[in-house]
Amino acid sequence: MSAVREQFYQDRECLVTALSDELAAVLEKAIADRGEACLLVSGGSTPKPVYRALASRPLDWSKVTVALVDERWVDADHPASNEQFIRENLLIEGAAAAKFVAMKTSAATAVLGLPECLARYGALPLQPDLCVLGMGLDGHTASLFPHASGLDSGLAAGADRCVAITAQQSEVTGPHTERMTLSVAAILACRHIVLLITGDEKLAVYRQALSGPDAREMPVRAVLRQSQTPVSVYWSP
Ligand SMILES: O=C(O)[C@H](O)[C@@H](O)[C@H](O)[C@H](O)COP(=O)(O)O
Repeated sequence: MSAVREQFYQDRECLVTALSDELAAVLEKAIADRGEACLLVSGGSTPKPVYRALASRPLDWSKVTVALVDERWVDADHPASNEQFIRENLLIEGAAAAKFVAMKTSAATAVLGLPECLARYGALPLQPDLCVLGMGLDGHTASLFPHASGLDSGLAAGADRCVAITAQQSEVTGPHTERMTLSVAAILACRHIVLLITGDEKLAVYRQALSGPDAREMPVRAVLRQSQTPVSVYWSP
């Protein structure tokens, strides 16, 4: 039985409003219930309007910790950096008061950076409140890319929170094949997952992912074909 709830909208504006409303409501309730909230965020480009809308919501952002779902192993001032993307599009306005946990360390490679990254992520709550994921046309999510080196570790039950991945270069990965990513175990440990996709091509990939079992072929399946954690799939044309 799948834990997927589909939230499909007629256009991007409706999707952005609905999703930023839901994210704000979940964070607000977490703060009310537990005095703090933890939001795990993906990079890419699709989430940009959602993050910018969320940043202006009147939350007690000083009680929110924001951490990356994944990172290209580039410096924080590199145009491809997810950290830079989050600092420019989410940690603005009121949300600038949030605590931010980055993945990139000073280590030369993701594998060498893993111990420090695990120490940072080990300080996060056992059950982060929200995890915002995207999906590529190859069926990857986070930086769990099909047939990547390190993917089996990322998919394994009971895996560490963070995994170093080397993806096979493709149109989807671009030149940034060395990554750090949350494992599936870390993603499913969250209280609620949001998968944000747009366009007809990704809708077709999403449906293909729902219809097959092999997560090595389409890692997003590890998130969609499970019943442990609720997943809201937000989509618009
Ligand atoms: O580092 C990254 O690129 C992201 O974390 C990645 O997993 C992203 O979510 C997908 O590639 C979808 O990206 P878009 O939503 O921008 O298409």
